[in-house]
Amino acid sequence: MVRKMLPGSTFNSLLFNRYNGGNDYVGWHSDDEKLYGSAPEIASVSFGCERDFFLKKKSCKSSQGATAKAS
Ligand SMILES: O=C(O)CCC(=O)C(=O)O
Repeated sequence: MVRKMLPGSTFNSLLFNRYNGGNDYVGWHSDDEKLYGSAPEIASVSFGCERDFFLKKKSCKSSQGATAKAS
């Protein structure tokens, strides 16, 4: 479905987020659930309020770390 919506892409997932106001955000997290596969390529589309999208590299040893934060 994602490739149909975004022809030529290699994304295997498409996330939609809606930010209703300034207090809505997605905290640091890793999109590492099994459903995304072993090499996830995730497209994200946000609606509502404008948000910055931050990424940080995940340490190899850390089980935490994260990939995205909207603030
Ligand atoms: O698009 C965003 O603002 C954050 C998306 C995200 O990291 C997620 O939904 O997992």
